[in-house]
Amino acid sequence: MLQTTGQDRTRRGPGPARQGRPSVVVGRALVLAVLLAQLLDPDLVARAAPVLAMAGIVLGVPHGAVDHMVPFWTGGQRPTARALGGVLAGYLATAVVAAVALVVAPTPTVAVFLLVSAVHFGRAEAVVSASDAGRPVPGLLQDVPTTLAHGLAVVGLPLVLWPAGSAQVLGHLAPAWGSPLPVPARVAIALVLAAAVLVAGTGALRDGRRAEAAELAMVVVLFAVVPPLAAFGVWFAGWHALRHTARLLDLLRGGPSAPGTARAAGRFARHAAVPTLASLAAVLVLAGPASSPAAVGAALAVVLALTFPHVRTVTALDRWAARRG
Ligand SMILES: CC1=C(/C=C/C(C)=C/C=C/C(C)=C/C=O)C(C)(C)CCC1
Ligand SMILES: [Fe+2]
Repeated sequence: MLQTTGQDRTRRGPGPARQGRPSVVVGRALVLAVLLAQLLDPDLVARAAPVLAMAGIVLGVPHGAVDHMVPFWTGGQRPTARALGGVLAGYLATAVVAAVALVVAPTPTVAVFLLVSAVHFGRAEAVVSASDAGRPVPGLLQDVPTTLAHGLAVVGLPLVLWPAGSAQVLGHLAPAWGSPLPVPARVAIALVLAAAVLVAGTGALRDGRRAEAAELAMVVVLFAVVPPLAAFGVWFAGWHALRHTARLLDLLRGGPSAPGTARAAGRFARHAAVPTLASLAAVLVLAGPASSPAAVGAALAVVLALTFPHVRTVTALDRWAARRG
């Protein structure tokens, strides 16, 4: 019952546009809504930022909560207790190494976390856009401008344009990150981001991928004008997590136009339930029920530990999808 090896969206040719996909529509609508709120009542958005960040983290966690099943869904191997135990042990070991690294060497660990996150977020956009449009899934070194543009917009813009607010949160992970980045580093990030946005945006427009160019513009504007915790909360749950979940549901039901969404969602929820609860319990223990920048920092420590095995899983999924594409 668990060994679906469904065909990924990579398999179909230029098929139904992604425009109507709920995961895409909801993400765009949420980003536009928070941009509108920022325009109408910036104080409200600023006050709501820690709550939005906590809500975003809580709602975004389940997108990685079936990571332990992904190797079986792509590999066709039956998830026997032994095989599942092996995958889980590898996953947890990676998370524990990351958590220990955070305690032992917080400054470089946060730097690596930010870099890995930028690549993960950017790659997710490059991969999902390509497969939604029926293009082959790009390899790790392909469509680099799109990866850089999206990844640096999400992770870099807060550091560049919102240095104090970002430092306030990241300082809870590593004291050295509690001071804003030095100006030369901020300028360097801004220049790379600007070049990547220019190349990725004009490339998309030249190829007639207007929606992708517009989405990039939306993400850049979101992280440029909305306080980082609010922007990140909305984007993480409403954009990144939703799109990844939609991709996994396609995988489970054997393609984007295959029937059985409800059944696939049920299976997803069944497999995600225990890991989600365990992660959220860890967030609650570390962060407490409050929604302050300190609580967000504590919740981020859990996210950091889980990010490394999550990224390993998604990288393997991308490689599998690229081979099939
Ligand atoms: C830079 C920066 C942030 C970065 C958060 C990151 C990088 C989260 C990564 C999560 C991942 C990779 C989840 C898995 O899918 C904050 C704290 C939001 C706001 C302050 C500045
Ligand atoms: Fe992710």
